[in-house]
Amino acid sequence: TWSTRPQRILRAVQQSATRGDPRSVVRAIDQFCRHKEWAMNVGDEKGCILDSVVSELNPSTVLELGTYCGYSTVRIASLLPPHAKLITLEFNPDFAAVARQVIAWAGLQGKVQLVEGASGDWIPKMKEQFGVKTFDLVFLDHWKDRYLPDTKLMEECGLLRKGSILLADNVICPGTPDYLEYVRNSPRYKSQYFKSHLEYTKAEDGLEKSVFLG
Ligand SMILES: Cc1ccc(Cc2cc(O)c(O)c(C(=O)NC/C=C/[C@H]3O[C@@H](n4cnc5c(N)ncnc54)[C@H](O)[C@@H]3O)c2)cc1
Ligand SMILES: [Mg+2]
Repeated sequence: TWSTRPQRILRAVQQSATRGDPRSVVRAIDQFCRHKEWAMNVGDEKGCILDSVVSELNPSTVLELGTYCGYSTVRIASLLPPHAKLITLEFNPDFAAVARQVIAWAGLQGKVQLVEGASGDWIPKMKEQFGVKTFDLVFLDHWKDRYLPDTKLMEECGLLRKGSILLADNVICPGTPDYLEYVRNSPRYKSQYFKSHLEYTKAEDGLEKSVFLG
């Protein structure tokens, strides 16, 4: 009770994972969340779908919305080619502090730029602040009612190019109905649902992969 759940997740990583070994960090968090305390990481089942999308795309620039403890940050960054960059946005300073240490334990701090702040504030500043032209992949896993406004904001800011991929967690549980309706009906996206389960449970959930058509 003295610590927060993210701090207990970090302790599990430091006690069970090998420094510099991203897969052991991922395994340590999954073990802890499956057997000790549930937490809202994308998890091992949906994580495999995430891994396959990243590996197939081989992206140079990735944006993650909602770092939390850095679980999906580590999964994605561990699969990136040498000069690729992952920018991850987190507005809760306590979560950001834990995520930095998890990412460092995995030895991936050189590939990851964790930016503390709100997506709505930072998306318009991506080009000028980080020299980003467009993102090859965006992983959406933050507040579910922000998926649609942030997607429209990324379009408006010219951060998506023909072929950019949006991969969204939790499109069933908790659910993102307005976002799903948009990407599935807009002529500017080709969307595909990957059925899975809510992390560490038997409830249905899934990832929606949407290609921006320009
Ligand atoms: C009913 C019900 C409840 C919960 C679940 C289970 C369940 C399962 C899941 O996989 C989930 O992803 C979630 C979920 O709620 N995720 C929200 C995740 C937020 C993180 O992102 C951060 N953040 C939120 N908005 C922003 C923002 N604009 N800019 C920057 N960071 C932001 C926060 O600081 C958190 O670090 C919930 C299932 C069903
Ligand atoms: Mg999620």
